[in-house]
Amino acid sequence: MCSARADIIDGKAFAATLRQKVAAQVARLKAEYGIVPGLAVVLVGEDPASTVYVRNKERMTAEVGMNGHAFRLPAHASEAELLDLVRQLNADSAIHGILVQLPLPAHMDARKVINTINPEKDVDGFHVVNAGLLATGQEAMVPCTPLGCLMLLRDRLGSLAGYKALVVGASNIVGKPMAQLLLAEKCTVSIAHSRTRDLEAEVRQAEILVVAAGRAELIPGDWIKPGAVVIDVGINRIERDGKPVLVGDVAFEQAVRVAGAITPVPGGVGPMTIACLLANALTACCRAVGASEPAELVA
Ligand SMILES: Nc1nc(=O)c2c([nH]1)NC[C@@H]1CN(c3ccc(C(=O)N[C@@H](CCC(=O)O)C(=O)O)cc3)C=[N+]21
Ligand SMILES: [Mg+2]
Repeated sequence: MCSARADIIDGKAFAATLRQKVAAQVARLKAEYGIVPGLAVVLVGEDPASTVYVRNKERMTAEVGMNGHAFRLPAHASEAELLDLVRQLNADSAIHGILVQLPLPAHMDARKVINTINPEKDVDGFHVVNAGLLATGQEAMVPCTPLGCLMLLRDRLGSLAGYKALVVGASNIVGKPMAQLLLAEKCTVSIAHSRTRDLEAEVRQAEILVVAAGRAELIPGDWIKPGAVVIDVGINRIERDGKPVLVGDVAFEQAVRVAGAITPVPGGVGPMTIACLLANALTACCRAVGASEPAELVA
């Protein structure tokens, strides 16, 4: 075996640069149109992880010069109350982007809530209209995590045309839109999921491997094709040697000896997700006021 180590894809640094570009465009919108992008983040209940994410989003929204609007509903709020809030935000011309933090309490129908958001303000890209626009190659709001993964892949590889890509995980929020984006880039795309018969055989062929399975270290390093570009979307809190640690869906220490490049956890895809949320809010605002969209920020 060779002892070369993969290049570490620094999502944290890439995201910081992306946020600076967003900030510059926010300043341009303000100067040229007198408009400040407004991003509404709705949190229902007090899930500790969600509370941390929402706080981070609020801080970064302010840092790029956007107006952040936080809405907190109690865990026992009714679905009707949440739908009313979403409709109010839809009607508010100062709000260009709306994010309803998931998961929602079990007594709410998350699909109904998401599909009530005006698709043009749906900065998560989860609305069925945006999913359909993406799947048919039309201008959409693109889900933030797959968009961030795509930016990292393009930065690493340039044109993705012709690459054999495998997406592990078929969720509506990561796996499926990721596969659509890779297809649009002219990759040969496969999607693996919990019923895939021989995951190892699929992984071994992948030149681009995106893993969003939500299972700690599901992919051992020795399955990975030498030189592959590995994007690890997983964020799993586990205990190792009695200590809580954060690991991805890929066994990083093994994979780093085989892959050509790999994202770390933390510091890889996670920061890109938030930066792309801000980029999407900027995009939504540009579309709302008829301003040109900065090319490097859109899919
Ligand atoms: N409507 C909606 N949209 C979302 O985009 C959404 C959501 N709901 N619910 C929760 C998940 C999770 N999520 C993350 C964003 C950033 C990091 C992130 O920045 N992680 C850092 C730090 C990780 C840590 O220390 O916890 C990293 O990976 O380096 C993680 C997770 C967005 N989500
Ligand atoms: Mg190398």
